Amino acid sequence: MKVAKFGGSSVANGNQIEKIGAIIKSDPERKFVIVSAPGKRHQDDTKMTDLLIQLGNIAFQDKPYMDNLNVIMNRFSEIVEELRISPSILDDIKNNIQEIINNNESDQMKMDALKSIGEDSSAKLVSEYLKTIGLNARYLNPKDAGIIVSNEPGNAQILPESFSELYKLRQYEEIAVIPGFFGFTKEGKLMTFSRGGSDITGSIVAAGIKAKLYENFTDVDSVYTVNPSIVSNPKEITTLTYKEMRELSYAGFSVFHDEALIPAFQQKIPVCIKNTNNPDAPGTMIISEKNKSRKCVVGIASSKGFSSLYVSKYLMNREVGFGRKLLQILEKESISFEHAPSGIDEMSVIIRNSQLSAAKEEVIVNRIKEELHPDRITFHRDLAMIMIVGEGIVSTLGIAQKATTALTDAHVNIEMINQGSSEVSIMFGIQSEGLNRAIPSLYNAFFGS
Ligand SMILES: Nc1ncnc2c1ncn2[C@@H]1O[C@H](COP(=O)(O)OP(=O)(O)O)[C@@H](O)[C@H]1O
Ligand SMILES: N[C@@H](CC(=O)OP(=O)(O)O)C(=O)O
Repeated sequence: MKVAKFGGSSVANGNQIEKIGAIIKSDPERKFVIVSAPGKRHQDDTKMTDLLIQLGNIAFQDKPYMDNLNVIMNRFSEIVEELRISPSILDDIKNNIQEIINNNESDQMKMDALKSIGEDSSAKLVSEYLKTIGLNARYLNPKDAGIIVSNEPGNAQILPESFSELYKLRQYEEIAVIPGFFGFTKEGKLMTFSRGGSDITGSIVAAGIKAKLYENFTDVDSVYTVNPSIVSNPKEITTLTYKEMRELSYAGFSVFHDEALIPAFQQKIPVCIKNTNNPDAPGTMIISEKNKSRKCVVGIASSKGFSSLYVSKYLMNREVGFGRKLLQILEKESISFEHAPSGIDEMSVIIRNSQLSAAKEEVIVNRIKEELHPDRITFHRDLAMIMIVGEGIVSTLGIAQKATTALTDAHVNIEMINQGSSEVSIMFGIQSEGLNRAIPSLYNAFFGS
């Protein structure tokens, strides 16, 4: 049995959903179909999930929301028309939305329920369409499927008891069409995963039913060696390991959610990234072991939006508990950190900007001054991280030198290097403005002809 997950671009309109129909029909082993909410149809379009969030932000403040609701309903209505399926489904979607807006739950719970409408409606539309082309398909709610999650709105984690529940689905006769992106707590409360989390649902279902393959259908032929929006026509990656993909997704390869690998990895289920618009292309296989003939560096990922908190104090190395106290101050403000490179008298902590409002920055700086008495403390916003990834990278001579030469050639100053903490990557911190020079230069150094 295979699990096929289709991302937002694959359910963006009726034409795309017809392609899903052909893909499912072409392989009877594709028994589990996971779908996202309708994504962007073109560059300037808005994803359904963002439309639903905008609706919630307005409606929960008791502001007039009918215009927002109409935009959402028009998108679903277009898809219904294009697929020539029964419009009765539209009334259900509208009623569900209005019921959520008017219920007495907290805004946070209502927002999660609203966000789930995109995936939930998509699954209903896709299953109805699959029936019209003669497939024995059925919508399956994540609660009935057994996707049991933690009580963390917007950031739910899968609970281990889900897997034995999901295993029972192997008996399922029909093709199960399951909405991605959300599950239910043991108490029956709906919780979404973090953004992009339909990939996580696919991986969980694949692990639960012990699928022979998890296919992740998107809008590119493969995972590329660099983000194709930074370097045009980059080389494709044919195979990479779970560990490599996890690092690359974490560091900016948005094609696959970084938390989606673990369930598949634990059950050793291969993952294949494929293109809905070109399903005959072989795609990228994510597997356990590196192919021995493959080059050491597999990809270069990057992302903006980091800050570095730099603290220096003479004899910091002799002060027992300094690092712990610093990290505890961040913990009190509910801030997690990404990296923490340190020297004898210095420590830097790299934080995602999304975690750090100006008010929080002030609180943290004041507390560090009061409690740790540093010689110097600075916040450096506008940092970008670059991750050069490949199994065996740390034990291969010359990788760091090649990278630093490429960065120098691109006139990019290196603010920070972290090599060795991870077995499969070397990380560079640079100023964001240099990213568009750094990546092409690194790409040429590692993958140029
Ligand atoms: N290294 C990479 N290889 C392939 N795609 C990448 C890479 N880095 C970023 N992407 C982007 O990921 C996009 C696909 O992911 P996403 O938008 O989440 O798709 P979906 O709509 O299927 O969920 C691609 O269109 C591409 O722009
Ligand atoms: N629709 C959700 C979940 C998701 O996985 O979407 P996509 O497959 O379009 O990345 C989001 O936008 O976050």
